[in-house]
Formats: sequence, C-alpha cells, structure tokens
Amino acid sequence: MLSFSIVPYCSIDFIHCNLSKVDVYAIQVDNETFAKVIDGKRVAKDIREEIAVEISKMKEEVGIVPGLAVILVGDRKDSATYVRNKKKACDSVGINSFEVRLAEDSTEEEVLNHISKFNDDPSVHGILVQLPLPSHMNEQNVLNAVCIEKDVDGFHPLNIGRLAMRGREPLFVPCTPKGCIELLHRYDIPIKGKRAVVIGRSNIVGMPAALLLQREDATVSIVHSRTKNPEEITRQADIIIAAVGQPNMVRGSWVKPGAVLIDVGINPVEDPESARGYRLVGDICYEEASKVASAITPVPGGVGPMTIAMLLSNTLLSAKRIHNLR
Ligand SMILES: Nc1nc2c(c(=O)[nH]1)N[C@@H](CN(C=O)c1ccc(C(=O)N[C@@H](CCC(=O)O)C(=O)O)cc1)CN2
Repeated sequence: MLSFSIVPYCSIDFIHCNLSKVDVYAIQVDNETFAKVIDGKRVAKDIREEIAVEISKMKEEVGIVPGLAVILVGDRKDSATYVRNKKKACDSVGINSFEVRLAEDSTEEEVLNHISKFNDDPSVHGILVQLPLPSHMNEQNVLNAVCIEKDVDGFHPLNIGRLAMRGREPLFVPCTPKGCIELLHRYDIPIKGKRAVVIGRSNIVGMPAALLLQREDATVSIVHSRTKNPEEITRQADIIIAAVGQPNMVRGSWVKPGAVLIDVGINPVEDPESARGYRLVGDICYEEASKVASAITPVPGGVGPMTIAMLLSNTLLSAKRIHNLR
C-alpha cells in the first residue's frame, strides 16, 4: 500500500509559502519525494478574476473598456488556437477584442496598414501580431510598427531595450517571461541572490526571461545550443527556466535537489492513444525532474495559461496608462 505524507522541502529557503491558502510543499509517497506542482492554470484563473473586477469598476466609474487588437496571418493551427483562446479570455474579463485574419500570402504592407489603423484607433489599447509570421515577412519591420504605448506583447525593440537597461522601465514586459516571474512571486519563491539558469535565448522568452531574473537580483546564466556540457551549469541552479523547444531535454540528472523548475516548452509528441494523436510535453523530463526538484510547472497547465493572463494584464495596464487612471 502507498504511504503518503507531505513534507516541507528545505534545501532552498522556501519552506512554507502561501498561495491563496495553498502551501508550497514537496510531497512524499512511499519514501520518494515529489516536487510541488506550480499550478499555472489555477493562478491564471485567479488573475483573470482580479482583472475582471478591475475592468468592471473601470467601466462603471469612468466608462472605459480596454480593447485588444490581434492580427493573425496564415493558417497555422496552433496560432489559430492561441488567437481563439485570447479572444475567449478577453470576453471572460470584459476586454473588447478586435481581430484581423489575413491569408498566408498577404503582403507585409497589408499587415503594416492594419497596425497603423490600430495605432490610431482610440478604442484599441493593445495590439499584437501573432507569431510566427509567414517566412516572406520581415518580423522586425512588423514588430517595430506597433506603437510602444500599445505594445502589449512587449516585443518592440524600445521596450526590450529598456528592459535590458538599469534605471529604465519598459512600458510592457513580454507575456510568457512575465508569467514565469509572476508564478514565482505568487508561490513566494525567492529569486533575489539565487542562481538562475535560463535554457534558450529566443527574443520572445529566453532573453527577456534572463533580463527579468537579473532585475529580480538573481545571478543569471544562459544555456543555449552552443553551450558545452549544459548539465554542469543547470546542476548549479536554484531556479531553471527552460524555453528551448526540445521535448524532455532537461533530465533529472541535470537538476540540483530542491531546485524550482519552470517549463516553458510546449512540444507535441506522437501519442496514438490521445484523441488528437499527440500529447504535449515540456522541455523538462517531468517524470524524472519532479523527483529531484522542490517545485515544478506541468505541461500543459503551467506557463502556457499564464501567457494569456499576462496579455490581459498588459492590456488593462495600457488602458489605465493611456487614460491616466491609477
Ligand atoms: N504575438 C505572440 N506570439 C506568440 C506568443 C506571444 O506571447 N505573443 N507566444 C506563443 C504562443 N502563445 C501565445 O500567443 C501561447 C502558447 C501556449 C499557450 C497555452 O495556454 N498552452 C497550453 C496548452 C495548449 C494546448 O493544449 O494546445 C498549456 O501550456 O497549458 C497560450 C499561449 C508563440 N507566439
């Protein structure tokens, strides 16, 4: 029979942290310790509820409704799903959403024209162009065209540049890395003075995640495709953010006992038993790593839902800033 108990995990200094009355504990089953699951789906739901309350007050008190414009180019199924989910999330909190869908063979100029209209539209407070764009388009030109006051994705080079500089503040922080840090905060996981390793250096996740961790006073290393013996570096980390797009790359042996693991990877792997024919796995081998870490995000249900929650949060922030509201 399974013996089951809950033990505080002591090797890093969060022993007993509150998250809306949920404690961060590792769980012991039959003398094996399992990491606490960091429940992004639940935190994202809490955040959506907080945002909905603020928006309904805003509507009532000053008659302003935040608006988000989304541009989707092409027919990638995953992108269409994310855009659909963004619209649903907007509806659920009371944000107006505007959507433009363009064919795969649309021109860059068409995209730029739509951005320009949304830049000038006072009912739009946030603009995002779903990535990736078709390969014939220049992503840099497109992202540069979004005015920084409405850049709720935080991808404009001015926002990224400010994020990188001491003493400067970006208007927006990219949603996925912001969601990773928000999860650490909401689970009261200390960052200051900790060793953090970010795996991956993409513009939309790895690089801004490393900058954010540094702003939180972590000592940050970045592991990438040219890093020699990455496991020697990850084994020193108190916090790992994995954002590399390689299924199960981070094995249990790569993880320091008690480390906190944030898995950004969403990788489809074939699974004939699943209705979709595939299932999603992260960049971290959950089965192995959850026996070594003190806390871990699952895939799905970890960072993914936080990305959309942070988009709603950035859109609300934008509406407040544009209308000089507190
Ligand atoms: N303009 C942008 N493009 C892209 C971004 C972005 O932040 N801005 N990020 C990703 C895609 N993305 C949002 O756009 C996103 C990815 C995943 C999820 C999510 O909730 N995933 C679920 C699983 C979903 C499933 O079952 O298929 C999870 O992890 O639980 C939300 C948003 C690239 N493009």
